[in-house]
Amino acid sequence: MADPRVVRHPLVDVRMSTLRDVGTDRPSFRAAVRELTAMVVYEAMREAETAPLEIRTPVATTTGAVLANPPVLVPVLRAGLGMAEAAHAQVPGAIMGFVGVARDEETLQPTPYMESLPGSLAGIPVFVLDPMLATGGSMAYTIDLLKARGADDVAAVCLLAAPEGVDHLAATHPDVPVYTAALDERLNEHGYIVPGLGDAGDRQFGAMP
Ligand SMILES: O=P(O)(O)OC[C@H]1O[C@H](OP(=O)(O)OP(=O)(O)O)[C@H](O)[C@@H]1O
Ligand SMILES: O=c1cc[nH]c(=O)[nH]1
Ligand SMILES: [Mg+2]
Repeated sequence: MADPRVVRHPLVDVRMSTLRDVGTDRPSFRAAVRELTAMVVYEAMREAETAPLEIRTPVATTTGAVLANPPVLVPVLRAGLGMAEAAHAQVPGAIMGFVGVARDEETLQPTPYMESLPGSLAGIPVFVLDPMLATGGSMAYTIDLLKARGADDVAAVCLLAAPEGVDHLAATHPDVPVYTAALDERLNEHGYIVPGLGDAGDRQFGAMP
């Protein structure tokens, strides 16, 4: 399997348990999504370049830092929407784009229904926000859209990944690193991550009628 960057921390494990627990209610699930997103984005930004900035403290002047090239944030609707606010809080100046993709539950193929993205993404880091990397089809499709706009520095920011999705992404977009809060065992016959957490969109926003 390709090498995803799994964030290892006790606070991550505790929140991941909240997501996995079938008894977690929707507000608590959404809160854990936000908290985990902050932690994974923090890790994904570890190598981000900063530029020096002269600042004045109440005592003296000193050299501070600003992000040299903040990432564009692209949540994948619906489930990625729950990550958007927390990621934006980490990088308040970030531009945000949006992609809507629903997986066909029979074929497991991504079915796009919306896209709102900056026209050119060349030279700009892009973080794709989607809590679930299962077969990897939705993420690979989203990255295709971004690369069609010139994106050359894309990272997948997830909360839970399956080995199958990590491998699919490594095969289709080998230049794209995967950051995740956990890596699970496998997919089941319905394409759900095992042990997983169920449907991340439904658990945040309710099941579609
Ligand atoms: O890796 P894949 O096999 O493509 O599966 C992962 C996709 O499935 C979920 O979305 P879903 O299609 O359930 O849409 P939703 O967010 O509207 O619930 C999830 O948020 C990913 O986008
Ligand atoms: O386990 C899974 C797989 C795809 N999408 C989800 O929301 N959960
Ligand atoms: Mg869903």
